[in-house]
Amino acid sequence: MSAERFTIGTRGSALATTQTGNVAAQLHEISQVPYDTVLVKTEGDVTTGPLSQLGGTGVFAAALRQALYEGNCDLAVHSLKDLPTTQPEGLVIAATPKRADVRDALCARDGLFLAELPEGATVGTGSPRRAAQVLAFRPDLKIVDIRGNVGTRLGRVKGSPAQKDDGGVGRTAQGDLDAVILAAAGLERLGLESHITEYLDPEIMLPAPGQGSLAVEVRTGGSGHPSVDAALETMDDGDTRLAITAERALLARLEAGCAAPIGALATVHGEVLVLDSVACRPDGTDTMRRSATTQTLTVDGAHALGVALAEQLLREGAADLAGL
Ligand SMILES: NCc1[nH]cc(CCC(=O)O)c1CC(=O)O
Repeated sequence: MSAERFTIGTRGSALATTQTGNVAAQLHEISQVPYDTVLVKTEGDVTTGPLSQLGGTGVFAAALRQALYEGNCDLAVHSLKDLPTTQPEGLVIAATPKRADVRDALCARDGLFLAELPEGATVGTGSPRRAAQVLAFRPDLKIVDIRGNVGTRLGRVKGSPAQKDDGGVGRTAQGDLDAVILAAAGLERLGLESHITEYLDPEIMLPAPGQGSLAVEVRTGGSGHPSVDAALETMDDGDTRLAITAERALLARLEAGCAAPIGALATVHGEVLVLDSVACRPDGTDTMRRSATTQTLTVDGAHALGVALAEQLLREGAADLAGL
């Protein structure tokens, strides 16, 4: 059995390969089992339309899950916020490693903060959630729909040094925007945090459900490698699991996906799980912020918290407001 190896699937983007590489290295460190990385192309990587029109959620995750089903890999690492809330039959999230920074980050020209951007400045984001919350805080700003990987999006900022190491892929001109908004976690994982000019306070910008968290998925029954399964248990972080369970239960009960103008953030404070949420009118002219807490610090308790807060939002008109 000295030839035992595990295989781990990844999308091809820099963020995906970095995240997968980190998880694989940790699993190897704990289990001592060597591994091979399997590159999987996904629809989300080859389609170029605006992200919010790509036909629902899960375009990034589907091909990776298919590879897992078919046995082309034993594990898959997902950004949890890109993962649909319905768990497919036959697959389980075996570990949610300790969550990174949950916040959104402003990457602006000339070191500017959100409040300092000149009137009418352009802010690039493909996320209705980010767009609505930016407009709620600064109705004068102009949102520009952008997509692409993290490096490409950073390169859209005027004078951004990221243009130099962009490799020229699809970009020749100078940056054309005053700022873009990206997840702090992704920037930090790629070593690009020097581009951040402001970590946006969740009071102004609630992150996407699951933002900053990874999910390591396996087939029901495990990875096929007992010592890797044991390593996954070691890697799983209880507080992260509670938080993402509450956030995703809220999103699921709202029947919304990652393209909806919905933000949610759960945090464990001592004996209490706090869930903050926001539903926005996409143009930012109205937002509904609601919070709830539970002292039942179990996965079922976290799930019930998310469902209850979603039902409160729905009773108060969140579906109409957010266009769900
Ligand atoms: N939708 C793309 C995506 N999926 C996960 C991250 C960042 C890392 C994370 O939130 O875990 C990003 C980029 C971004 O939103 O800036």
